[in-house]
Amino acid sequence: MGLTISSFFSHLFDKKQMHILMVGLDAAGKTTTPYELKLGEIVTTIPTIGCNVEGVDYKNICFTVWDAGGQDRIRPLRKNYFPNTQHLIFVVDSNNRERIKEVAGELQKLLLVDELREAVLLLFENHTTCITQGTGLYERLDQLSKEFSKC
Ligand SMILES: Nc1nc2c(ncn2[C@@H]2O[C@H](COP(=O)(O)OP(=O)(O)OP(=O)(O)O)[C@@H](O)[C@H]2O)c(=O)[nH]1
Ligand SMILES: [Mg+2]
Repeated sequence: MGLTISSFFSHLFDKKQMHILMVGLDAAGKTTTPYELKLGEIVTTIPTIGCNVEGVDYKNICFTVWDAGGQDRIRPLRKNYFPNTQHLIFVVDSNNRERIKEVAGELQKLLLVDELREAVLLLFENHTTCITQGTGLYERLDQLSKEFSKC
């Protein structure tokens, strides 16, 4: 009984782990997001070559964010991260209407990936929930933690 109670409390207070793959076109604001969450400030980013990994703690969840480069020539590399991806964030620069068709095409490709058929997909509309003004970020994490609790 003692063990059961202690494991109940450790389950309650333990940090939960959540792995997220962040994808989208280049310059959508993917890399800016985890840095802003971690440091509370905007850092100057350079285009991601390959994939960055960042840990972000929020409430009782430890988010590990895999931030895949969105440039044309790098985009295909993201498939290496598809196996075991249960949470996917697709970041869109919704201010950039010229690329909206390209966005739709990329999203459609991802929806057809068999390895991702069970994954939860969240669409982050960036540059309206403007990262550079710090608005909308915590709402995003709350949304994610709600998704987490459903799994
Ligand atoms: N105005 C505005 N600019 C933003 C926002 N988010 C990112 N940016 C800017 O957009 C540019 C690109 O941001 P990144 O986060 O590097 O874009 P990315 O999606 O990681 O791009 P890749 O690494 O090439 O895939 C940077 O100059 C950011 O400062 C936002 O919410 N509002
Ligand atoms: Mg980047």
